Amino acid sequence: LIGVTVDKEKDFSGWYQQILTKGEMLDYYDVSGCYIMRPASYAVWEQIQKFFDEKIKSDGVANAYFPMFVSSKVLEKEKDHVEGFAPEVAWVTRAGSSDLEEPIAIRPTSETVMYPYYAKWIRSHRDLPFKMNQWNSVVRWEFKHPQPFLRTREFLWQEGHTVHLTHEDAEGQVLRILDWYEEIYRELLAVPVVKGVKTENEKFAGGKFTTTVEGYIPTTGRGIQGATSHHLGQNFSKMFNITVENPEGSDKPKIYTHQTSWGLSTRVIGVMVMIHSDNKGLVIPPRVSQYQTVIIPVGLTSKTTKEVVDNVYSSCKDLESRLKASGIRVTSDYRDNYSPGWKFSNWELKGVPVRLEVGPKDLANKSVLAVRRDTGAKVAIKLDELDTELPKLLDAIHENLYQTAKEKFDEHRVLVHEWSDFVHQLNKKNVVVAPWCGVPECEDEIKDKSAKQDNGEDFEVDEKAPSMGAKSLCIPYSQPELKAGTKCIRCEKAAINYTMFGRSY
Ligand SMILES: O=C1CCCN[C@@H]1CCCn1cnc2ccccc2c1=O
Repeated sequence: LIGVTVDKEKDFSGWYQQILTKGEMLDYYDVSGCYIMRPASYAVWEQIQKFFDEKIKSDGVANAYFPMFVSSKVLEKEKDHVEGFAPEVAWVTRAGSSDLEEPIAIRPTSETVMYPYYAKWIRSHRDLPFKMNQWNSVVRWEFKHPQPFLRTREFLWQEGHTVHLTHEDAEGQVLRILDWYEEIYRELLAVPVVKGVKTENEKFAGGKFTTTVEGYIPTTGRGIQGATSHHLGQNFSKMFNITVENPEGSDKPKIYTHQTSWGLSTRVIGVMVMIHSDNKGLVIPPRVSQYQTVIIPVGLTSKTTKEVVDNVYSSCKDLESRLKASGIRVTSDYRDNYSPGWKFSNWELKGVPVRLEVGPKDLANKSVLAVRRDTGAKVAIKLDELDTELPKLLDAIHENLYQTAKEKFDEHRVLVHEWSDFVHQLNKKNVVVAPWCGVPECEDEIKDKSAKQDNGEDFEVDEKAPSMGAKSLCIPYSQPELKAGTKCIRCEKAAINYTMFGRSY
């Protein structure tokens, strides 16, 4: 095994692929666009599931499981917005050697699977609010260039679907979920995100409005959608007839319910890796890392007496069980066919937040040497203080990863008021916050006119790379003050808000 041979700044996608495979997070699979999630990445997903499942259960959401197959009749029920997605739908047309009577779709999302049963199960306003979630996988047969975790033909996610008596109750649900999405990014993945609302062009067409958490990848200067929480209004309840009798009396007209849906996927793992990892390999935030600490015996040579060797190994084993008992996810590397130096590189490649070097000298001082993966800093910690000092060190690593990423995002999110500056800032790997008129055609124009180099030339088209046109990422909830008379960045109409634009994934 050799280390990372590609530089993050020079060949970002090559670097990304290499640290994922060499860091044992993922392996490539023989079906294009599909990847194997190995334990190191699945452990990250499990931590996210644990956190988020506890939150939604505290909010009265019940988990359920619906079939992955959707009949074409049912899928097409939502004709208006499914048509835009139709090319991505995967279909089962045959079983064994016989063709199916009717092709059956594999769920790309579960609205059409779930909502006919919502209509059947929800009769009275006393059944509301009705809240369900699925932890499952969905299939979207995309033809754009696949990227591990970021764009895959099958991915794991959760999809929450709730039903409410009022618009306001549904809105509260949408925003509560959005806050928890931000918390997953900030508190677990150490990734800063901007919360906001999608523009009409970018929102989920089947809904009323879409809220989102938007991330930023410094290496490419691109924004990335982190997760979405939609207010569906009464669009789906009218389509699927999800109604309740009017609480004010049966003589009043029945009420079409107000709904929400929200999803966060394994894309979050790609975002985390792209932001924190470096040229030595993965850097995994401590709260989601499969192992938070790895114990490595050091200072043992062929001259070391058996007694000293045995003492080092037994001390390591005691340490390992003590740390496990205090809730630290710890592993150890006793392989006698690799040198400590080789092991240091190997565990750095895997991104384990803290390495503990244990040798005869350390033990003589009743201490171990802790080495941080984020900064490489070394600090001797007294053996009997490890239980309290190690959790503090792990939190310090989390904080450092978050603050470093936040400074970069803040530094590369620039306020722009002149169109001439807009493209220039994009070309400096920035996302741009600019006054905007809110007109969809203007947004299209911004996308077309921003795929330019500073000299006005188009970029050479690289079919593998995502587009160089700037999309609207969101209308941030935290808005700069919009002074009267402010003009739209592009079309000179009056601006109605500040919108964040950027090249994106
Ligand atoms: O985002 C979410 C959150 C989770 C529940 N679903 C919503 C909206 C999904 C939008 N969508 C996205 N891709 C699709 C692909 C094929 C067919 C339909 C769709 C589709 O409706």
